[in-house]
Amino acid sequence: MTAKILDGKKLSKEIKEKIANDIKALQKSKGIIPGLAVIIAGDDEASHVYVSMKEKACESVGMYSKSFKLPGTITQEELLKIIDELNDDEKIHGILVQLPLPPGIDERMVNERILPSKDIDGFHAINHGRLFLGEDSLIPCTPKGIIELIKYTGVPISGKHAVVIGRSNIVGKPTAMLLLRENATVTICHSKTKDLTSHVRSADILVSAAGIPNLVRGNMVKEGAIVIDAGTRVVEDKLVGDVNFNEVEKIASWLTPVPGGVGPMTIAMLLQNTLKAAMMK
Ligand SMILES: Nc1nc(=O)c2c([nH]1)NC[C@@H]1CN(c3ccc(C(=O)N[C@@H](CCC(=O)O)C(=O)O)cc3)C=[N+]21
Repeated sequence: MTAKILDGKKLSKEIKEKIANDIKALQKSKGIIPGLAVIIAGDDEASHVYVSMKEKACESVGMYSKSFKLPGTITQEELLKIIDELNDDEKIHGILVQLPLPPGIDERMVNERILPSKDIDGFHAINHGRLFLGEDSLIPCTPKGIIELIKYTGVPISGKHAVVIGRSNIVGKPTAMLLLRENATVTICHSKTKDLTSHVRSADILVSAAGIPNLVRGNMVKEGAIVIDAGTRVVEDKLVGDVNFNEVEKIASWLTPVPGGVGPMTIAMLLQNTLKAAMMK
């Protein structure tokens, strides 16, 4: 079997076109232009690249965006004050604080300060909790994008065995919760898992979000599985995922590339969440 490529770039383009239309309609009917504020602190080069990608994406769909590029020496107090102002700003419907934050700043405290209704990353405890309860909420962008990719294959999720590698609060855990909501039987594997291969081998749907290049080899994957590679690591100036693409391509039915898979979907979902937040007003 040769896997079909699950093209996140193409799907994200389709989604962005729909968002652009919905924004026009929202502007016409209610006079609202969705607005996203992005806060970045420090001068990490990769983080700045991501932020400029987000700015461009906003522009491409007709969304308002405002960036705050702050020095790495900013205090937690100052950062919280900016969030308070954005919480009160009528033009802003979504607030994103780019992670990681400089040392000494409490990430949880910062995320909890964003109004849950403007938390388009879905990182506030209220939104995590609503996801856990199966209630309507703002869902973290990467997990949401992963589910969209799986649904795009047309293969039903219900009743399948889904294995998620990684248990971070921003990818692994919410992805597992979303798969459960879709009626998959879900296994979460992590760094303390004994015999990773035995779990992975039985996965109809495999999502790897470990950040370990070459973690998933061809001989670990079940014939015909859907494989989503949510790993991102820069190796010799190149972006690489967790999956050995050439090996797994021969075994899986569908496979996401890196780059061009989960990454572009994350940005499309960020726009979708901001639109949703603007529509909830
Ligand atoms: N509060 C917060 N929210 C985030 O959503 C968030 C964050 N902090 N911190 C950093 C990570 C990283 N992230 C990516 C988004 C898009 C691509 C993406 O589009 N990547 C392209 C290519 C990029 C390249 O070539 O370098 C791709 O995979 O094809 C990657 C990574 C969002 N993050």
